[in-house]
Amino acid sequence: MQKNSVKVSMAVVRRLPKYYRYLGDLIQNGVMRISSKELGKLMGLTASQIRQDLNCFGGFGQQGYGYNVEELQKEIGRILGLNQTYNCVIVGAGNLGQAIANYEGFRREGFALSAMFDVNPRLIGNTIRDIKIYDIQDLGTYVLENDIQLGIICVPKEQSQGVADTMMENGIKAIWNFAPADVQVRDNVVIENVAISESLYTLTYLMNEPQLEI
Ligand SMILES: NC(=O)c1ccc[n+]([C@@H]2O[C@H](COP(=O)([O-])OP(=O)(O)OC[C@H]3O[C@@H](n4cnc5c(N)ncnc54)[C@H](O)[C@@H]3O)[C@@H](O)[C@H]2O)c1
Repeated sequence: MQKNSVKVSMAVVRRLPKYYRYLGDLIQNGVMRISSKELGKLMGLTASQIRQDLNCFGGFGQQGYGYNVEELQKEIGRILGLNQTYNCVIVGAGNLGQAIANYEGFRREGFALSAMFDVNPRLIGNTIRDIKIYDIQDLGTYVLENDIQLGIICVPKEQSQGVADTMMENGIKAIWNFAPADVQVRDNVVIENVAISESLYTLTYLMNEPQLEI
């Protein structure tokens, strides 16, 4: 399937993981093909929204047939870059860093987490599953020597920019940042901030919104 030369909007990009997940569930349930209408109903989108989204990448469906679920999921996985592996490290081996390291799913999906880093001498030298925690001083050398592409930040917000700078100086091109801070990145580096608290506060807004009955 050929990619269009049109720049894809971030709104579409942000929906792609959801397509990927829903299609994965359909495959698990033995569904082999699906119409845009059916897929839209499942995902809470209109059929025309689905067609528009997928047309950004050349369109995948066939008139009167719908989408081949397996092919579409594979193709969306390729568009998302999930057909390759990524060498990753976590900086900050506290509660969150350890929880991420303990999640098997990322490794299965091609995120090869090989090391964690921390400043705390009580943590340095320990392992979380088979992943060793190193001294933060070794981060730069490790990133360079192990061709690390993706850095995961799980340190307090005050430390996050410094950690990101070391990552970028040593060639990391993608940062998954869990610290609640606006980390500045260089032009050729991409960052995704995960704002867990903001999501929670949105929930409390909805709980307290006067028009809503819960
Ligand atoms: N735990 C959660 O559910 C959660 C939710 C939302 C956001 N966050 C954010 O994620 C980050 C980590 O949270 P946590 O609960 O794991 O905290 P934590 O205190 O358990 O862990 C932070 C770890 O970072 C290490 N650290 C501090 N400075 C460092 C540095 N310069 N280099 C390397 N390591 C350093 C500490 O020694 C500690 O082990 C915080 O910014 C927090 O606000 C956490």
